[in-house]
Amino acid sequence: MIVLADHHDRQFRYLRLSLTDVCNFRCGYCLPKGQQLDPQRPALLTLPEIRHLIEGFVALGIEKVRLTGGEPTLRSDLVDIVRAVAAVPGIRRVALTSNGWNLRDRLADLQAAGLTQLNLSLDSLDAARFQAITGSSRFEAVMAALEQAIALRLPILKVNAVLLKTLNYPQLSDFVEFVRDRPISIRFIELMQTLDNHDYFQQEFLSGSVLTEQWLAQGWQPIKRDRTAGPAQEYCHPNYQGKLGIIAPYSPNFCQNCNRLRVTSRGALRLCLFGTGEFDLRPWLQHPDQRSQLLEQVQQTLSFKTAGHQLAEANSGDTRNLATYGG
Ligand SMILES: Nc1nc2c(ncn2[C@@H]2O[C@H](COP(=O)(O)OP(=O)(O)OP(=O)(O)O)[C@@H](O)[C@H]2O)c(=O)[nH]1
Ligand SMILES: C[S@@+](CC[C@H](N)C(=O)[O-])C[C@H]1O[C@@H](n2cnc3c(N)ncnc32)[C@H](O)[C@@H]1O
Ligand code: SF4
Ligand code: SF4
Repeated sequence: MIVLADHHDRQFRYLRLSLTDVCNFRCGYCLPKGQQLDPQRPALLTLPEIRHLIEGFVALGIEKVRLTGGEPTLRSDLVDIVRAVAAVPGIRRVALTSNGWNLRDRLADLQAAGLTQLNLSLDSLDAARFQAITGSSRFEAVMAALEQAIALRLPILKVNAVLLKTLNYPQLSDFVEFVRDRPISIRFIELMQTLDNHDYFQQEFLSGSVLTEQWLAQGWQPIKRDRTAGPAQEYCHPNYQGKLGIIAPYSPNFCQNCNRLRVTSRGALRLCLFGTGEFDLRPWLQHPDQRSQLLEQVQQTLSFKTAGHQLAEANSGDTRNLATYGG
């Protein structure tokens, strides 16, 4: 059995596949300048192309696929995509990251199609603040999706909130209270600098260590992580059903356990979220007979994966925003 590995002793069993780079929200940290999509851009990957892609990556040892974007729920064929990905022998987990705007009524179908985990982005528990951060008035719909996901008992359910110094940190206790009786994990992501969000970053960045110091003082305990764990350090507390977590890309060694590769919505392999360049795989996604060429291309390209990002040096690579590469 092949396992994809790089020169930095890291293994890759997790693929993040962007289904679209288009989004209907305008989160200030992500798309502060709106979307500037190239009118000449290639079409989105089709369902057959996605199937060939996943079959190829499974042959390289990938077991988990996260569907993301842009906003993946904008794809009208989302349920079919989940079903197709889940049906590939060797795929153990199919996850979705979404802003939740139109998710509530589709969740049961997604679960029936094979969705095993959902990460919902929710930057505030207050409707007005939510709108100020995301540019969307769909707070109630997102909350309804979250409550529906809890009711459906999706095997893994997490909430992502970007940590913002003035826009949500002052209301941190709202989130902590939220997990008292709900069995979900709320993860705070350190705001990352992109080419588009310079001013927002200067104003809103706050180190995750501010939160963890408070949590430790309040009796939250770090949960032991294994080497294959995702980027979040989670904390639990005997008086709370849910968990809290931090995703801290600015902390040392964050990239040491990188376990993920990305493919864009137009079929390009992106080795690092904050890297440069991408490698077009689409020519090898047209027919199952091209499998060996696809595998060879991915393995060769992987040798270019760098040890990590250079965000601490304010170098975001060529990443304009995370909507383009799927976060
Ligand atoms: N710098 C960096 N940030 C990442 C990476 N992966 C995830 N993040 C950040 O963490 C956020 C949350 O990621 P999710 O889409 O919830 O996925 P995840 O944390 O890998 O989820 P799990 O599958 O639950 O481990 C992303 O949107 C990014 O902001 C990564 O490889 N590098
Ligand atoms: C790019 S979005 C794509 C999926 C979907 N639109 C959503 O928001 O969940 C994935 C995640 O990236 C996070 N994100 C976007 N830009 C970010 C930034 N500059 N720093 C940290 N996280 C960011 C969002 O909060 C979201 O949780
Ligand atoms: S974070 Fe997600 S929801 Fe917000 S603008 Fe970016 S892609 Fe859209
Ligand atoms: S920044 Fe790049 S190397 Fe670091 S964890 Fe993310 S994708 Fe991996």
